[in-house]
Amino acid sequence: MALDSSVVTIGAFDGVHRGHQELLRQTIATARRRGVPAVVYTFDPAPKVYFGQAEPLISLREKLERIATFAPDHIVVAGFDQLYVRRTAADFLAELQRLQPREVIVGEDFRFGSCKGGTALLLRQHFHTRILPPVRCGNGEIVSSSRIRSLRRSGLAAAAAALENWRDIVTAPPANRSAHAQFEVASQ
Ligand SMILES: Cc1cc2nc3c(=O)[nH]c(=O)nc-3n(C[C@H](O)[C@H](O)[C@H](O)COP(=O)(O)O)c2cc1C
Ligand SMILES: Nc1ncnc2c1ncn2[C@@H]1O[C@H](COP(=O)(O)OP(=O)(O)OP(=O)(O)O)[C@@H](O)[C@H]1O
Repeated sequence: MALDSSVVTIGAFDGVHRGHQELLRQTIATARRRGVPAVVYTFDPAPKVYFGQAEPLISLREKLERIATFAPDHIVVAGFDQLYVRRTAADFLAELQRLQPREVIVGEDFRFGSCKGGTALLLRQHFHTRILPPVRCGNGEIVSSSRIRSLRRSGLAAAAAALENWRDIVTAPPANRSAHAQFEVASQ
């Protein structure tokens, strides 16, 4: 996909938890303010799932439904496979350039490119990049997909669900929710 302007957020977004939700809210709000399309760039399967390091928290369908409630203009789904994984950080930056981002919004721990060679700071050398501080839960722990997986494994389903915080979002979707985000599959 190519665009002549955008605000982009990137990640696996497994579970679309409270940290991801903050990224999505800021991305969509910034895009609206700038009057350009909001793009959510995600991977399927999540890289950790592809590498056999994790079980997915939710299906792709569920992930897309959850992301769509934030009303981005485009959701790009990159098929994360043996071909895609060979892309270097530079390849990924070139792919991102096709979206002509006015701003890229990620969390501090964002990594991209083969062997996780790219960091949020590298992204900042190429694009206007906003790096969000981590969203934490009540006890100060950083909310993450890994933490939710670990809570679920320990049988703490209610605590895991609290970090996903999903039911609240579904019953109170953003007021500017649009009917349909446009789904794209990234070209290989
Ligand atoms: C082109 C590309 C190649 C990647 N290669 C690897 C890899 O070799 N090893 C790895 O653990 N993760 C790899 N990743 C996954 C990233 O480190 C990261 O998990 C992914 O971009 C999702 O970011 P997030 O985990 O912050 O959501 C790659 C990501 C991209 C975009
Ligand atoms: N708690 C958080 N606060 C702010 N941003 C976050 C948080 N968790 C993840 N992000 C950001 O969201 C994007 C997607 O991250 P990712 O899908 O890797 O989530 P994760 O919870 O860190 O996953 P995992 O635990 O499996 O590594 C990245 O830009 C990441 O930096």
